[in-house]
Amino acid sequence: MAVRIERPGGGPRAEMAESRCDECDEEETAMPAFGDYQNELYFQALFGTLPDLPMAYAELAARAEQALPPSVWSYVAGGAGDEHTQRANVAAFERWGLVPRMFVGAAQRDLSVRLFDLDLPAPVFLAPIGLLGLCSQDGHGDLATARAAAQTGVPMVASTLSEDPLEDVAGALGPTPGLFQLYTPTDRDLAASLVSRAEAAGYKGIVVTLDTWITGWRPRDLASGNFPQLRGKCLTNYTSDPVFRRLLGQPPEQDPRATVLKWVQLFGNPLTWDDLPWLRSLTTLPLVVKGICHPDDARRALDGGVDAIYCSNHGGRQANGGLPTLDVLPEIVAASDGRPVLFDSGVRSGADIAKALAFGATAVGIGRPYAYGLALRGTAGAVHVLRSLLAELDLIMAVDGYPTLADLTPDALRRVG
Ligand SMILES: Cc1cc2nc3c(=O)[nH]c(=O)nc-3n(C[C@H](O)[C@H](O)[C@H](O)COP(=O)(O)O)c2cc1C
Ligand SMILES: O=C(O)C(=O)c1ccccc1
Repeated sequence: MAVRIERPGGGPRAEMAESRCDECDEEETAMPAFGDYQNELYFQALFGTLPDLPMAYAELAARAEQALPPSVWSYVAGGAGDEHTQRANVAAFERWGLVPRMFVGAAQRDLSVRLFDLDLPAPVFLAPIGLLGLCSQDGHGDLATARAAAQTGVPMVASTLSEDPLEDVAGALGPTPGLFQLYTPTDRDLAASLVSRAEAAGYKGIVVTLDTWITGWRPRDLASGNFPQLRGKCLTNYTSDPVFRRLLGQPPEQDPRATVLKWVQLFGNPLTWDDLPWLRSLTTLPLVVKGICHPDDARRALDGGVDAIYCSNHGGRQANGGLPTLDVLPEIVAASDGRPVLFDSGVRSGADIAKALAFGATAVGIGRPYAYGLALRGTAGAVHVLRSLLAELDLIMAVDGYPTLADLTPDALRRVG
């Protein structure tokens, strides 16, 4: 399987990575281990170059805050209510510890995973983030993120809310898989149009977000009167859509205010279980539902023909006072009975990824951290964030003696204290 991470620029592990695989018949270049990013950084430092991007999450966030306009920072970093749930998402990971195992000889790790019919290099994906256009300096954060996905092989879930049209984002992904995240509009024809465009563009699945048909109570944004969509930001997938344009009845640029008001009218559909057969009928692609945090909802969605559950509380942006997503993950995994479970909310490190995997997540979504990387240095910043997270995950699996994802089970975890 091809991993499109650039080769480490030197060091013993890099040379090993290029040697011929003794056990293979065919001439094959061994994949560089994700942990080789560490060698790359140390060796660059040896030759005088220190990383100009942050190595620790706290510094990443602090520098992104400085780099972004205050309104964009508060939109991205902020959450619902007093942000208790947002903080709890992160804190939940600290209540669990991985138990190291010795004499395992985890010299080689295998992080690859199969999701639907996709072979992924690692159990990690880019969670959908609307407003990426605002996070990058050139306004094309969606394309910049897709390029980061292309360079790392980490799949991207592309948001409905983007500055760059979904077709261009798909193009920038190259062979790296993308899934399209749908905010289901109130108009069924518009929903069908967005999904058929995503299919035509080559997306490999549709992720329907269920927890955001209405905006949660967000004090930071309310205090500054800041809701970028109402200023016409990141509505390109709507304004480029033939059904949206028909419903609008005039070219979107003719009256930007009318365009935004039409978007407000169409944006959020409070779906019920009765809508699930219709949603399922929209596509033959794998269908994923995002925002599931109760095992009964997981079971019912899977019974209704959904292919995967996406356990998330939207990073605490929607409803304050909720449980951290990590705490509900084991029940969701049990209810999903072997079907894939995607997970996000609060993932800040490779250790966090390992813990979510040990609880049974099939793949783990990175949210705010890559948006911060993007804010600092576009594609290169997002690549750095992804490579750092994957390197840490790989090295934890090495040090702790869990060489494959199958080894990471709930047995690997103990409650702290
Ligand atoms: C600025 C921002 C915009 C987001 N936009 C979307 C979106 O368009 N669609 C969606 O399903 N989720 C969206 N999310 C939620 C993420 O997909 C993910 O669930 C969340 O970021 C996970 O929490 P974390 O970033 O704290 O780890 C957004 C999150 C942020 C921070
Ligand atoms: O900001 C978000 O998290 C988000 O996804 C969103 C999108 C549209 C309306 C409200 C929130």
